[in-house]
Amino acid sequence: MAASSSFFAAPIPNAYHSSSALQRPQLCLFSKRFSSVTISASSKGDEVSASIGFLGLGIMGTPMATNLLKAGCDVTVWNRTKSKCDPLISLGAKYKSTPEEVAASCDVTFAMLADPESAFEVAAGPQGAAKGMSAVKGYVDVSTVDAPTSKQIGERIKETGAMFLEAPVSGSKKPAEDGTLIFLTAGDQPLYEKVSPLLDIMGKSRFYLGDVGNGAAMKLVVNMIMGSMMASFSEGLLLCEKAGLDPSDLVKVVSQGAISAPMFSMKGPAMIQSLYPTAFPLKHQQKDLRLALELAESVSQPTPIAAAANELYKVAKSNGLSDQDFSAVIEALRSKLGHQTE
Ligand SMILES: NC(=O)C1=CN([C@@H]2O[C@H](COP(=O)(O)OP(=O)(O)OC[C@H]3O[C@@H](n4cnc5c(N)ncnc54)[C@H](OP(=O)(O)O)[C@@H]3O)[C@@H](O)[C@H]2O)C=CC1
Ligand SMILES: O=CCCC(=O)O
Repeated sequence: MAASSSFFAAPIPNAYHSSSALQRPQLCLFSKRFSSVTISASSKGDEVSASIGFLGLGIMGTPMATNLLKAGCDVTVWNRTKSKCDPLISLGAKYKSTPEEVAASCDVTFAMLADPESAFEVAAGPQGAAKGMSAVKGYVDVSTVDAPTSKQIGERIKETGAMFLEAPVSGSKKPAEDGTLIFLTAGDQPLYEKVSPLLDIMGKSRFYLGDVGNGAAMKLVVNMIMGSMMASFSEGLLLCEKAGLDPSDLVKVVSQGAISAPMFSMKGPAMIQSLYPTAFPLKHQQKDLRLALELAESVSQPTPIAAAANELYKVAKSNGLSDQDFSAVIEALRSKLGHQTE
């Protein structure tokens, strides 16, 4: 093999890898050994371009697939609501009408679905990707799901002889657009090695965490912390107002101290104006808190703060805020819950 063989068999010296724009692959190239359905020879000898499937074109899937296309990858897309495929098709993506057909026509298929139910259905349902998988193919689920669901998806994929990687992401709409996501991967290490150049197109760093379930669990822990932080920040903004302080000053003060977080600086000014342009839908944050609490229950870890935050997001959902950004959780304190506790 030429240069690509080291890519295929590259060892993983550390669990953590980061990439800069300069280090990123300029072309979407894979080893021939990865694919039995290789498409076109490239100018780099033995390397050939691989075909990549992308299932789920929501807030995250659309920019991620777009970045693969812009990097020169051969991308085939599917989404339940077909119209969301149109912008990708206009950029050069191919389209198939079922996940099964996408998986059958691609070397590696990514999935970015809403929740455990949709991730399982798209992977293993009647027209799911598993039906189109076979040995030498790979399936990479980048959705945020619980570890048991990820393991079930992995089992269905691996029954076909294909490889499976879970790779949920930290980072929201803007990092997805900028190609600066953080991948939390686990599962088949050879597949991790093969898709690393693709992860580096879509992200700025990647962690390989071992067995399937570890990536899902890490993602839920991160989002559990995030959901609690946002709930606490919301209380702080409203307490400022009630105490006669300017909440804009709170945003500035927090930004300069030990509890500074990009999330507070980016979302605080809009929250003060009651504006919640959706980057991370509130319904998904509540889903992640629910799944994190299930994880905590399964290992008997007390998580009272996350449990309280979860209740707040549930109130926000019942107030019709599911599709707003998760920062709209502040409205649960402004309205219903606030009145209940007065
Ligand atoms: N937004 C964010 O900041 C981040 C989100 N995530 C996670 O990534 C995943 C996707 O998030 P995001 O893109 O924001 O979510 P969206 O709600 O924007 O997109 C959800 C996607 O799932 C599809 N879908 C939902 N239900 C079904 C179903 N029953 N069958 C088939 N497809 C279905 C939707 O299809 P359709 O278009 O037809 O509705 C859409 O493609 C979630 O797991 C989320 O928790 C992770 C990191 C950041
Ligand atoms: O799952 C969503 C994560 C959002 C973020 O990391 O900013």
